[in-house]
Amino acid sequence: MAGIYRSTRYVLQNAFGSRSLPGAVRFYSQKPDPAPLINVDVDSKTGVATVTMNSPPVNTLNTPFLNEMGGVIKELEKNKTRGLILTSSSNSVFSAGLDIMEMYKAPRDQMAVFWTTLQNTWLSLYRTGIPTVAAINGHAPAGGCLLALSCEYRVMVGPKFTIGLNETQLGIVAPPWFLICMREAVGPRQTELALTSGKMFTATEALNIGLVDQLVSNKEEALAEAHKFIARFAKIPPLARKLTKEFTRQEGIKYMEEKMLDDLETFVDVASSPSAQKGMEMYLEALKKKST
Ligand SMILES: CCCCCC/C=C\CC(=O)SCCNC(=O)CCNC(=O)[C@H](O)C(C)(C)COP(=O)(O)OP(=O)(O)OC[C@H]1O[C@@H](n2cnc3c(N)ncnc32)[C@H](O)[C@@H]1OP(=O)(O)O
Repeated sequence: MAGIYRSTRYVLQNAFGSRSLPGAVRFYSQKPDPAPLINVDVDSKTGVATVTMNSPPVNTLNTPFLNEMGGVIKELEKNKTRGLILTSSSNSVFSAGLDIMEMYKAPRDQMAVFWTTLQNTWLSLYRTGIPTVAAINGHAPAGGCLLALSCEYRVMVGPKFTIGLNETQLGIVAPPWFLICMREAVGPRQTELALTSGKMFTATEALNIGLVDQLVSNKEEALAEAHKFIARFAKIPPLARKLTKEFTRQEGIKYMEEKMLDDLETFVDVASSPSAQKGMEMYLEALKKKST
């Protein structure tokens, strides 16, 4: 453990050029990307930003994507954006979750940079004072579900898409902060039932347990409902709103602030273990077989 801790710290310090971790890794390099993986469109009348994930084929969450997402949130906060609607440019996938290629046969230092980027970007989205809505217009397994859960409100296009934290089905374990997000939405009983079986919920099932807040039949409706949700805050003083959100989300925020490095060590240990690597290999093979 201690060895991993030291080497991870070393890699992160090299990568981000600072001595104080983990705060320092929040300052990503902001090199302009020639082909953005995320499109941002701010409505000039309402000041609400539609943030569209556009990383074909399935919006997997890898380091460049997560860095870009972190940068987008920071920029929107700086510009005092009135709302953030997270959606996808795909017709069938919101996000396929973590990019397994960031974990499969990856060196430990690469895994460490990946996971730290995920932790920081997640925290930025989860705690932002900007009202956030996920317009879930496609499947949202695992990390894709986490993204949606990190928003304050979820509108899902039904009936054919699915959502859930399916990690156990892959032989891996969703970390505590994934679980906290799920519990905040559906409560402890449904969280245990859902996560131990790795259940993927249909949109209707998701609505029934409170995993999503509203069902609609297409993306346009999802965006319209997302705008309506954000409009509810027009007359609420932003600071009161922001602090109330922080208090409500205190458990997840505290977990990440206090346990970031422990969480990182656990991830690198577990993900690099032979059994997790074997599980990922089999899963990738199954995905490949399915797509051919
Ligand atoms: C290990 C320690 C603990 C870690 C804790 C980790 C916490 C969270 C874990 C995750 O988020 S793991 C990722 C879980 N994701 C999934 O289970 C989803 C897998 N994907 C799918 O089910 C399907 O792709 C889809 C999202 C339903 C879309 O189906 P569709 O038919 O539209 O597309 P495909 O043909 O299946 O896929 C296209 C292409 O993308 C590749 N791919 C899909 N998902 C991933 C992924 N998560 N990572 C990397 N690559 C992925 C898939 O293999 C295809 O590749 P090609 O064959 O075109 O090369």
